[in-house]
Amino acid sequence: MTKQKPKKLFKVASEFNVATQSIVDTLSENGFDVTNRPNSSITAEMYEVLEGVYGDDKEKSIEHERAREEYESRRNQIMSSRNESVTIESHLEPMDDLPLEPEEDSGPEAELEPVDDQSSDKEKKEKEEEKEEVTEEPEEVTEDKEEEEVAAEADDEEEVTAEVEEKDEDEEVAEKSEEVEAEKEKEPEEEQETKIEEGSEDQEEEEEEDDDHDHEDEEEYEDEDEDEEEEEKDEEDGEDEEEDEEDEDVVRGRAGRLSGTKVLGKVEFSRENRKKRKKRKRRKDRLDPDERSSRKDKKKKTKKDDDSSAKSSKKSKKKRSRRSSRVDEEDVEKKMKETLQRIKEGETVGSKRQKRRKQRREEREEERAQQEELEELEETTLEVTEFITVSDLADLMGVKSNDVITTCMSLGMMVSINQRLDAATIELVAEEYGYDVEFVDAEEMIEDEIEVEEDDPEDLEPRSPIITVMGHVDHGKTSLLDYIRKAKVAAGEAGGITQHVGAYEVETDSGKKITFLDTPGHEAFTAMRSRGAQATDIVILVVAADDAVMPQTIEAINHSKAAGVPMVVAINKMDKAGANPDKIKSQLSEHGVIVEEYGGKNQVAEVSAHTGEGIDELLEKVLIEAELMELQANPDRLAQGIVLESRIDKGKGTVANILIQNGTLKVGDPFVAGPVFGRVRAMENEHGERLEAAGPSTPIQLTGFDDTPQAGDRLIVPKEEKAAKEIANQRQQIRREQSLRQTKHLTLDDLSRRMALGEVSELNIIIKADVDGSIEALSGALQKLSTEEVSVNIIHTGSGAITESDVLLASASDAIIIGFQVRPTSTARKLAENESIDIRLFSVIYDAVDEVHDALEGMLSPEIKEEMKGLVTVREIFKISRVGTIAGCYVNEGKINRNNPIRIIRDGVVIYDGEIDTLKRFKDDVKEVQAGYECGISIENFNDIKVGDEFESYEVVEEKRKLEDAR
Ligand SMILES: Nc1nc2c(ncn2[C@@H]2O[C@H](COP(=O)(O)OP(=O)(O)OP(=O)(O)O)[C@@H](O)[C@H]2O)c(=O)[nH]1
Repeated sequence: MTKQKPKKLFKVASEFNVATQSIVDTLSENGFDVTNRPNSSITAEMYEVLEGVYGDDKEKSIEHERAREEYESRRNQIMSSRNESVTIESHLEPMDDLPLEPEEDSGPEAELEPVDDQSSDKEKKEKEEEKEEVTEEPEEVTEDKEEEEVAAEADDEEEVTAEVEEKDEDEEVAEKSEEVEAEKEKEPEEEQETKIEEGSEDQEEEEEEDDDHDHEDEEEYEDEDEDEEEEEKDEEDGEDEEEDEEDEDVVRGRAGRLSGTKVLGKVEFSRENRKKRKKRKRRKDRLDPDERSSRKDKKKKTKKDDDSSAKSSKKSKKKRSRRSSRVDEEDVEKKMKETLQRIKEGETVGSKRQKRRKQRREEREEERAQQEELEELEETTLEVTEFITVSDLADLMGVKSNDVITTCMSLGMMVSINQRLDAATIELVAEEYGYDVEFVDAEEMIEDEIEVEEDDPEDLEPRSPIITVMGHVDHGKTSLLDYIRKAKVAAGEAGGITQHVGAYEVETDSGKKITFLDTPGHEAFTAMRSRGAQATDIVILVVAADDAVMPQTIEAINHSKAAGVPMVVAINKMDKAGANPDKIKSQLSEHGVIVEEYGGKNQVAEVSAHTGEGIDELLEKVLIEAELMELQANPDRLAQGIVLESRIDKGKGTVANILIQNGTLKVGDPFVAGPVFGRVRAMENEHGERLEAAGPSTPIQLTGFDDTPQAGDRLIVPKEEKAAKEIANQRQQIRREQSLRQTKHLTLDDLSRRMALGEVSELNIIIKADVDGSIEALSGALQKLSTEEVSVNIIHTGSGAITESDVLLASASDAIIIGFQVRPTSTARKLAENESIDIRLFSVIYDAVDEVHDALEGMLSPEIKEEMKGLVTVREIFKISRVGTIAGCYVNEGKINRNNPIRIIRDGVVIYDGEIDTLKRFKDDVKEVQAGYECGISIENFNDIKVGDEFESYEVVEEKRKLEDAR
């Protein structure tokens, strides 16, 4: 230390992780006078003193730093490895080529043995096999030898057996004593644990299976004839076991494993697996708590000792759990054949008996191994939703929240009890406790709770199609709906339509019914879809014959394509002089809507909403399309529907317009609509008539809600009212949880994370650009980026500003919006903020391509972000000679700073990107101007400013992408 050069105060402070003032104080207490300046010198003597005082802190700080670094690197590792490891499917892949891990086959004793990294797999296997044979199945070696001997000298079977048995007994004793020696050499603690384990294991065997193999086999050596009896006994025991299982199964059924939202179990098990799961639980129940915890400890120990071996053992566990059903069937068949053979031959000879014994033992072993594997697998796998809180995670692992907090701290993270953890952290913490994690989707879990029975095809009846009318502004959507309503409803129904129920039914001349949703336009259609609901079966695309395919026509096409809903084209205004349906048809084909006469599959009708010409034909075509779709429903089941609209009525309480999609809703039925519980008080149709029951495709006005549901919420009638209430509660909880998750939709930043979670396999992109040329270039380049995991899917393109409709489509299709040289309108920007839609704006095509490419590869870091700082509108122009053009502006949003770069936007399209030359308030040059004030701006090297232009002031910030960003 004394040889050291003087150090700077600030460096020493950071080294010891204390404030500079503390250093100064400590030094002055020890007779050194140092001023509190960062560059003050700290001599070697002073340093020595400090080391005496803060040495411990320094070590702690280094340790902490090391822990933090380790944590970071492990997190990164997890993130990079998760692409392959997360999906449930990947766990279930058959892996027959993998050797079985000896750890799996060995008894609990073997688990105690920490896996030796150094020793080869073979050695490990041998060691563990040896151990198992001696401690659990003492005559296992004997059996193998017997088999060899017997095969070699099949003629003298009885003699050979006697000899072998004698020999084996000797061997057994020898091996046992060897084992005892080995045990003695072990750590006393471990030895003790082993004994406890052995004891409890034996006890368990005896209790549960009476004369089970270990015990039984010893007797077999004494008197072979007892075999027969034992076999009978075994069979009886087997029966008892089955009975036990059945009894316990009933109890478990009541236990309701998925109650509450915290335990998020949702792995699909086949029936076969379910049975095994029950069996496994039974075993688990049998273990006393101490043993269970000691097992857990052991697992933890093994896991920590050798991570990679744990991983491969996990794989083989999975392999075996899959294989087990096959093995069962094969074994049963094999055994049956052999039993028949035995009966035929009336066998008494020792070799056969031995074989039989061996098989029986093997069978038990196999079963036991399966049970243990499944038990372990279940015990060590947590099924969680992402972003669960620290306390929830602790509950799931059966540890104290404080322990989890401490673990997080040791990993270099400070967390609070209610903090929500991201996927990587959950995995890390769980790993510390010896658990694997499977992420499940909260919504999926809820769907699982509602048992929606599959309809028997025999019960299905045709239902009427549900139609939405879409098209460009003024092409005649409303007129068409009005005409249909008047002509087809008013005429048929006394009183016509008296109230708005969100939809209405019409009857065609052929006597068939069609249900029209009475809000035309793709906004309503997509808004509904963005809430996860799809009410429409077929879209009628209205295009005015005297006009052309317009931007909203294209949007409507893209929206229905994105939803996978077929379109029937109505070429409207055929009564008009300039009607040119052929032009429309050919323009439509350019956008992928190819009418039948052009060899496509879209039906087309030429109509006039004024004269009614062609409307019957249109409705018939809709019905043909519906027939092709084979729309069916089962009226004899509990109802399912969708909320079209809801409102609060002073007299009636909450009133909602519902479209029944399947089953029949009856007065008095309990139901759940989204997170709202209710009971059908009254139902009315569009004619104001009271209904006692409403079948498929019927629109109704419904009262009887506890609260107000949202449009797009699904209405379901469960079997029991209690279930409806529970589901409503759970959904409320889930909604709350989801509202806490800030990212509702996909963003480029969290793409790789969501890919890993299996949530994304398609990256939907909407492209808006200044000109068609850029759209083509950009969409071509982006489409080429598709990878094995994620295909890039361009769902909509268009020129001009990013509109609300684009944001709605993005929301409905979980898409991101890429804007090239365009900007969102202010309403679109706000909607995007509310809906958490990722809008990325670019000025260079390659930047856009690079960013999407990096996102797909999970390498989005560091991130260079543009932050919009202010928006101003040009109100007046002043041309001043020699100075140039000065724009008289009004700051609409944020503030405008002279030093920030600026973009000029005209009609939603960026026309110039540059710097501010002067920024003035009245005559004074100012640095910045706040929203709500006027100012004068001139732009460097740009004079073509026009009234109505917008200036966008922005700042480029570089952000290091953190895992926490994944939110
Ligand atoms: N001649 C003629 N005019 C029509 C026909 N259909 C609609 N129109 C006229 O076209 C104009 C626009 O019709 P709307 O039904 O309001 O069009 P829309 O598509 O619903 O328009 P938005 O609700 O604004 O999106 C109205 O003046 C209608 O009278 C038609 O078949 N023939």
